[in-house]
Amino acid sequence: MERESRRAGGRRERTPGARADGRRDRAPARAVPVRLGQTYEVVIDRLGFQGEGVARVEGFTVFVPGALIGERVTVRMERVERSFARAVLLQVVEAAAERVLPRCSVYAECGGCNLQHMSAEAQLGMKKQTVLDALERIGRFPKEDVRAWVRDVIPSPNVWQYRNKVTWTVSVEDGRFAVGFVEEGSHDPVNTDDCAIVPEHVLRIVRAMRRVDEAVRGADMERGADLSAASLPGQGAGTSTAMLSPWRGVHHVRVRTNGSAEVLIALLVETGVVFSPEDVRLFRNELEAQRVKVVGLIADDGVAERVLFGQPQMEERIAGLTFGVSSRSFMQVNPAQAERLYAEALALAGLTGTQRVWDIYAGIGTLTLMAGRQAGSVVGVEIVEEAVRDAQMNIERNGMHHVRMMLGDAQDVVSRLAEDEHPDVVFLDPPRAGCEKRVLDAICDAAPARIVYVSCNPATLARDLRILADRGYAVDVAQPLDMFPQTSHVECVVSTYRVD
Ligand SMILES: C[S@@+](CC[C@H](N)C(=O)[O-])C[C@H]1O[C@@H](n2cnc3c(N)ncnc32)[C@H](O)[C@@H]1O
Repeated sequence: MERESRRAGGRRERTPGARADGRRDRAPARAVPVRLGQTYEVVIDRLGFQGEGVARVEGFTVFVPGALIGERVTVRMERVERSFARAVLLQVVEAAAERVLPRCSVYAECGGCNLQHMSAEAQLGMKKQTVLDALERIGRFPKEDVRAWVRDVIPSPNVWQYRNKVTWTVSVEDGRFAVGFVEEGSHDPVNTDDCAIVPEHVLRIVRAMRRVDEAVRGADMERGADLSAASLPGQGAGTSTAMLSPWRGVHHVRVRTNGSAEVLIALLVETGVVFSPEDVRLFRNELEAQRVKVVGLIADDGVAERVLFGQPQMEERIAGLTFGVSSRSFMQVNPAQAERLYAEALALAGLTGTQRVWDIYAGIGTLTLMAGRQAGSVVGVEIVEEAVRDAQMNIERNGMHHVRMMLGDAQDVVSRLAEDEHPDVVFLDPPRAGCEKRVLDAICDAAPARIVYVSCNPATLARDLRILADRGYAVDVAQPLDMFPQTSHVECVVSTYRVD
């Protein structure tokens, strides 16, 4: 049968691309109007989801990271695909009013921040637009509803040096020790001790590591160490001076800090790496010389954590409560803004002191305990063992005996939990991938009056809100917050209620 469409006048004609044999003609391949390596001048007409400029060349989409709406820029094509191209910004010919000078010395190479060239106000506008677009396009909610729900983005109290956690990549190659963030689009670390969104006292750790590296290698070279037989974890045998670095076999360094400027340092190492007591002592001395207040130093090979000195946990105060947090546990990276996030989530939940609450994806129990101050009972669900241990200690520490934790995958735990009790309010705060469908289904089956969803990824948030909407949960407010200034990421808390 022919593929047909009916016109108003009743005459039938083939739809474009349909053939008499029912198969579709392939659309003629459109010639790509740009060439790899060539330079073009383009005008940016919108921003993409990651804050990159988007231009059109003869209708063909070109992404230009670092360019702003309205700017005329010269670019060089660095990747050309059938339907889009990616270009490097060479020169801003006409700058937008929102353009500002990036603060960081390695902004051009580092993949950490991508919006330092945009004014603080423009960043907030872009983030609100990201949430609006996601709810409309991915969530398929009507534009007018979305406009009514989404509030202006709450700015962060600090837009620089706000991060309480950083993970650097470490490498020791060709006799050189390199530590830093990974270069955009590669695995190469940008060797730097600069970062505008990390507090200065944290950056001093990199300086201490460098000094230890220089001191140990220098001393060993002076002693004329024989490297020919060296075979070290993560490095193999060889004669490189890198063999002498105490940081061989360390692939990352994860640092947490708190409001008292203390730090908890974890060296993420290959299996079998051991640090000599002299190297540990040397590092400790260098950290002291750099005036870094270290709570603990840990070596973590992915299986077990070994404490090299101090404690495996540090304390942080949030919203009047004290939380212990281990190196492997999750904690919001912008603590001042996290307080606002939790306050918004609690206000939207409308707790009055009696409700039964579930906090799914609970981490170390921050929101769980805060909800505990306003609810009859709270159950937190979390998959990471260390985080659950932290949360249990936090429950004890804060004397909240009507709050309990369950360890396990939310997909399994939620349906088990539903056999015993029915919640009035459920908080969801999943990782970027969003909630598993089974979790959403089990929660909808348990029929709480309200579900408050905290998300760091508008795309998966929109997908999950559509599932909830189809199960009878209507959105009333979507409150974005700037949790990650200088980057295109945006946090959002959304309240939904069961429509009876
Ligand atoms: C975005 S964090 C939120 C944590 C906490 N609500 C907070 O604000 O600190 C997400 C948490 O979900 C946990 N998680 C990830 N997948 C999970 C799963 N399948 N089941 C339970 N918890 C999970 C992670 O370990 C992490 O602690």
